[in-house]
Amino acid sequence: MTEPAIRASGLAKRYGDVQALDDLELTVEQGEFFGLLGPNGAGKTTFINTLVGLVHKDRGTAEVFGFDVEDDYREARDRIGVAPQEFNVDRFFPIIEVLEHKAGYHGIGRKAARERAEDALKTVGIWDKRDTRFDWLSGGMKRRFVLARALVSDPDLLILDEPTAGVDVQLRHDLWDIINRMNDAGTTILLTTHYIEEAERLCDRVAIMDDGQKVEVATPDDLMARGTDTIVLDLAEMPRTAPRLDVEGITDIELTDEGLAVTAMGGSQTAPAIMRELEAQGHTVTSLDIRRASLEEVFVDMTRDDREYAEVSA
Ligand SMILES: Nc1ncnc2c1ncn2[C@@H]1O[C@H](COP(=O)(O)OP(=O)(O)OP(=O)(O)O)[C@@H](O)[C@H]1O
Repeated sequence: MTEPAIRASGLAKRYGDVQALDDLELTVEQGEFFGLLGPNGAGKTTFINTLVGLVHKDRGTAEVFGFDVEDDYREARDRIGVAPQEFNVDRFFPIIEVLEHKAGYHGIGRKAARERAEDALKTVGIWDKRDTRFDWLSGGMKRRFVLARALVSDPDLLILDEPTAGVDVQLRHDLWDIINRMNDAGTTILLTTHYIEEAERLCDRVAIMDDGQKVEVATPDDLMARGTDTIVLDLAEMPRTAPRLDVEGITDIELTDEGLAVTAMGGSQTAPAIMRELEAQGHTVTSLDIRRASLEEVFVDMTRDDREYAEVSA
């Protein structure tokens, strides 16, 4: 049986009053492109830092390809490439040397390390900057470099903590391309992002985290299917008031400037029944448009912040 790329069980970490990880259970299979979503402070970075040995858990277990991240630190750590949210790069050496050192740290010999460093810089498109220091790179190039550093050890698990925060559209697409190619070649990807659309587009499955716990794990499509869709219908003659429709799953019916707007769970399944019911009532439907709930809407619903309310009422 193949070990999962990541297995966390009962994982807990507390900082003073804050339970950053609260008995987290999470499994990421080998080869997956896995998204980790959650509002600020949900515990995503703490989880990542636990996997790479920067944070010591209080309780529970975390394994990477079957290696315990603390007991088998070396084996686990050598399999992970991480592009962290905060840049923590050696600023005194040309970037190609920084990459060579990094490869060396993971036990790769001098000659191979040089080749890896060259390949990584070419992959992310900053080969011509190889002799430059990190501080002298532009913001976008810094992002590219941090990805190169994550790639240089040829990791089986690539962890990306908000890799596209604040980058322009062109770079975002370049980064997606590179990451997708890595994933196609078999690398497992763990991605955190606040761009929900990015997760929807790239990830096989996403976990939604809140308050140090996993709220849900599913494919983006499955999650979106749980949201309410809006079906906008144009009728040959608009009635003065919204008709009553006896169809299961409908949560609201409204007359709007655009037409009759019906909100319903699973819009594409409900739409035919809505049309039949309207026709049975003597209406003629001239057009129909289904607007699916976005992953973003579902995400906001699942992580709606009731903590503010608790603080106010306390
Ligand atoms: N070193 C630390 N000392 C004290 N508290 C910490 C520390 N690191 C994280 N925390 C707290 O733990 C909680 C989880 O933080 P974490 O950075 O893991 O969240 P996150 O999901 O990555 O958030 P973001 O989306 O903002 O990056 C937060 O309340 C944070 O303030």
